Amino acid sequence: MSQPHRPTLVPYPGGGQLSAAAQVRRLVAFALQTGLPVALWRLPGTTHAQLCLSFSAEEALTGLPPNLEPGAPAGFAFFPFRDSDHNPALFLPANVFFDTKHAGQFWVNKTGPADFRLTELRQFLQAAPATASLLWHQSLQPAPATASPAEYAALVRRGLAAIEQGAVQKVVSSRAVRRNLPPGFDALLAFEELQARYPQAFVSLVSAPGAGTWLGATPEVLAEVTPEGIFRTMALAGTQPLTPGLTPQKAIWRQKEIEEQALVARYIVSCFKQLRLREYDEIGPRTVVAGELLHLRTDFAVHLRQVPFPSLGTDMLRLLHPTSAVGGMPRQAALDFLQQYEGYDRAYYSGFLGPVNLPQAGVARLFVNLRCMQLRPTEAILYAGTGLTIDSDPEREWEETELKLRTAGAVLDG
Ligand SMILES: C=C(O[C@H]1C=CC=C(C(=O)O)[C@@H]1O)C(=O)O
Repeated sequence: MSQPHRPTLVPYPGGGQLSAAAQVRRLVAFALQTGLPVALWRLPGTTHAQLCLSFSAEEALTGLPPNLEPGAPAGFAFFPFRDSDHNPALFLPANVFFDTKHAGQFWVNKTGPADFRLTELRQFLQAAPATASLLWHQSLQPAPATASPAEYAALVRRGLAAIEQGAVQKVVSSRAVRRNLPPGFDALLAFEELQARYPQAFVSLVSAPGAGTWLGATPEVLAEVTPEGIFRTMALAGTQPLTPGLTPQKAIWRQKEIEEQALVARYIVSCFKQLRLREYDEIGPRTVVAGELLHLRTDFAVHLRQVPFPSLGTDMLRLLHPTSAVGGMPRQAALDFLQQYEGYDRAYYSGFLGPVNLPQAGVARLFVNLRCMQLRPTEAILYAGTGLTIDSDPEREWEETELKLRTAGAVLDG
């Protein structure tokens, strides 16, 4: 079990001469060379990246969704869409926490048996060559099957038939795409590029034994507890391209998208009801920009200082994942449909990820892992899905996945 967060600030060995990016690169190089998991992320609306490194790959294996309460362990959650031996649920204990805003130092959390790693890390950072090549962790799973337009249309038609038969109201079908990495591709530079392109996204780069290496820029909050003591979640669904001249104020939505998003919002309300919580704020739906796309979004907030419900974040997380924005409604029927017909392993796409009690206790930022890719030695696997409702058209749904694939795929364009 990971320890609670009692961090000590230590100077970065030899850090004075190095840029923040070079300091990140060395910390990542250490993790990769020693077989340890590492996560890098940039929160929406901020300009500094943060890093969490664990001193034990085994300790990162966790069966249960993370506890979001202030006394719970600090670390980085990385959960698959569906928990399995192939795609283990991970919680990376924050043995080292680094923030590019405070370069030149990092926080260390006492680790017990793995304490020797700190000495190793110090020695490595002191001596590391500036241009160490990075051998990112690889998933042991084969590359997933990719659907042709005809195969994807057949999946969509199956989904529509399931909706017509009343087995589901909504199901979110998805597919994977394989793309070669451009020559000289550098995941850390791609992580920086995503930050620059999508200032309002949660940008992440996670590399862990067993899970492989994942890069993405997601617009969707799953569960947040802010420093001000506010629990937040959102219902995000409905997609249209942000074409030149279009603004969120001018966007017009079809009944299909309105209904698709309303189902997600209703599901969130039903979770609050299940917890017998009535005091929540609901704003929306509003049109929001996510990269080159527009979505419909309803924001939900609960003021935890006014509604004393210390386990709300933890409880909601367990009820929300996987949300109807990535699975469907009713939840179990939609998940069963996907298991049977989707035809590939989503792995960590449409799972969730983010820091918990990091950097400070009582703050958690978990996002749905959308607009992401899995990095392999010579190729990237990209993923995208679309919510199907009774009015869906197979060709349009294919086009929509193409648009979504462009968000993360932009860093492969060379
Ligand atoms: C499933 C994805 O997006 C979800 C989030 C926003 C809009 C969606 C939609 O319009 O279908 C999806 O529910 C994805 O990006 O792969």
